[in-house]
Amino acid sequence: MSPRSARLARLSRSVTFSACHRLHSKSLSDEENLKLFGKCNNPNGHGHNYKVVVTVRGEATNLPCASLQIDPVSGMVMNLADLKEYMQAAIMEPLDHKNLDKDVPYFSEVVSTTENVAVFIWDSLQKLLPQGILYKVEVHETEQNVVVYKGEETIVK
Ligand SMILES: Nc1nc2c(c(=O)[nH]1)N=C([C@H](O)[C@H](O)COP(=O)(O)OP(=O)(O)OP(=O)(O)O)CN2
Ligand SMILES: [Zn+2]
Repeated sequence: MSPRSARLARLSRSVTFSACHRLHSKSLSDEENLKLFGKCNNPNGHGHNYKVVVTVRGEATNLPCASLQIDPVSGMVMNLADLKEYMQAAIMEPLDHKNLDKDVPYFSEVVSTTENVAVFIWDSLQKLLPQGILYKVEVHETEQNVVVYKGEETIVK
């Protein structure tokens, strides 16, 4: 490695939480909900053991390539002990062993799809983490079904 370069890395940590939910949109009739969501619209709801993988990069700076660097003093992109605490507050406390639709105010108006769970977690982490270091949130609803969210937005006309 040349003396002027730095090693770049991203750091991930995962947690699992258990929650139940029902897919139901207030914008649709009961018939439309049943047609769209099928068994997942059953009023009794159903549960998942969600796995969430959060990826961060080092402190944001004006230099894009410096933003992922391993700190030469600590040897870390970020202390995993700190990331664990942020994930506890943003994921486990609001979501674990909850009925997403009834216990989490965010989902009283937003359908509790995995996409929206990923957005909820992204927004919750963004409020706690140092600015600019959150890179990716992955939510595994089942072993087969995974959503990846990187904070992208688009203008809706
Ligand atoms: N775009 C989305 N589609 C669906 C979501 C979602 O979050 N986003 N969620 C569901 C249901 O919540 C449901 O839990 C999916 O589970 P299931 O059908 O059991 O999942 P699998 O595909 O893994 O199960 P199979 O055994 O393969 O049927 C539905 N759609
Ligand atoms: Zn489900």
